[in-house]
Amino acid sequence: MAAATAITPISALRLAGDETLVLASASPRRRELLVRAGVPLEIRTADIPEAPQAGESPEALVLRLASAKARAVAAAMPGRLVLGADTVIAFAGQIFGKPADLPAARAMLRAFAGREHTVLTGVCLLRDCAEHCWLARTTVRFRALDDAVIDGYFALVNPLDKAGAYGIQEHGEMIVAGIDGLLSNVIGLPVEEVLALVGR
Ligand SMILES: Cc1cn([C@H]2C[C@H](O)[C@@H](COP(=O)(O)OP(=O)(O)OP(=O)(O)O)O2)c(=O)[nH]c1=O
Repeated sequence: MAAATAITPISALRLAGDETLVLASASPRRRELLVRAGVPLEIRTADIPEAPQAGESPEALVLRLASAKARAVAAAMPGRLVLGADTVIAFAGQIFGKPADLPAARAMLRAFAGREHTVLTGVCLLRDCAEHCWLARTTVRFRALDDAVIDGYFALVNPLDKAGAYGIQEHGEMIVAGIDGLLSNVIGLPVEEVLALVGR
């Protein structure tokens, strides 16, 4: 006889009428996306090291980190619905997270200039033993950028707390030519997909 497969009852991942979601993220962008969508939430963060493991794909990385963030917080909050997420950029076979400093940020935007990259967000919803994780993917096309534009952009936007050293929601028109996929995913959370799952 085949071994029984655990199937996540998706109903466990819906928010009850008066329930508050636990957001396992310090990202002000994720909080803002959920609050604007009318999701009541509280924030509990976990300090999870974000370095990729040897040979890890960007897809595997964001799913692993989203799950680790959600699990670390859920461990102390039995019965609660917890959301974890992680966003990176995949470009030219490399993973781009948050830049270490301004020169690294400048190098990222120079690399992306005039080309396309992929923004990947792993998202995990977790309640006790029920867990559902998925991946959102958006293609972003950058304008051709010279150093004057990049420096002008950094004069307006702090790149250091953002994957890929840019925020599409902050003066994105200076650097972005177009996208295919969800804008919310680029900002850090595919909120439309979260709403469908939690029933809001
Ligand atoms: C590409 C891009 C990323 N970002 C942000 C979203 C995320 O906050 C951040 C990616 O870093 P993450 O490590 O995914 O998230 P975080 O460190 O901000 O929060 P936590 O680890 O506590 O969950 O980059 C933008 O705000 N705009 C953009 O256009």
